[in-house]
Amino acid sequence: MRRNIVLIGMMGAGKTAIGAELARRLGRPFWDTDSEIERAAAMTIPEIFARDGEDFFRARESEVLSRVLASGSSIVSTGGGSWIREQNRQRIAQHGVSVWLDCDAETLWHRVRARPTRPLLQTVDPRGTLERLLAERSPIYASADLRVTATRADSIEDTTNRVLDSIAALEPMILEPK
Ligand SMILES: Nc1ncnc2c1ncn2[C@@H]1O[C@H](COP(=O)(O)OP(=O)(O)OP(=O)(O)O)[C@@H](O)[C@H]1O
Ligand SMILES: O=C(O)C1=C[C@@H](O)[C@@H](O)[C@H](O)C1
Ligand SMILES: [Mg+2]
Repeated sequence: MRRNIVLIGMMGAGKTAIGAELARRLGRPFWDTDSEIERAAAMTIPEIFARDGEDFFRARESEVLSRVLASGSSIVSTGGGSWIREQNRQRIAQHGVSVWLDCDAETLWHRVRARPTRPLLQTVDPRGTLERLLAERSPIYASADLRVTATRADSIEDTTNRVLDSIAALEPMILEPK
């Protein structure tokens, strides 16, 4: 049954923060695929990228995603690149509703620039890289079931309310207790 709620979108869009709040409000399990990958490997994401490379990370990401979706009615916060792989999109569509947290480049940059935890932004021009990734990925993120804008002006609470409202309008059964 498609009862998982899966948050997708760029790094810094708020997937982890909003996902944790959704899980708290709905009383459902919460999984963050980045954290699960780190836990299983006993390494940080930058360490995994540095030692084993991005392809290895993407393979682990697909495995973790399948595993957490199997639980059936969780809130799943994905990594920024998860939705880009077609096999992940299919798996998510089978097991849940996908919600794109759509965030502008200014907000994303404001949130991610302070933390060196995103290996894809370790370039000479990290802001330019972020903008390029956003432009490349947005048409793919747009194929999610739902799109909720999540910009700097919105609190975590506001954005969480809008995610819940949009799911209620599309598929209210997903929000019902088991
Ligand atoms: N709506 C919001 N209002 C205020 N702060 C927010 C909001 N959403 C996220 N934040 C803050 O922005 C930062 C980045 O958010 P978060 O880590 O949830 O992004 P993410 O989408 O999970 O990124 P990644 O793909 O890199 O894991 C965090 O410090 C978080 O608390
Ligand atoms: O946007 C991306 O491709 C990534 C985002 C993060 O959540 C991590 O999954 C990793 O840093 C890669
Ligand atoms: Mg996250």
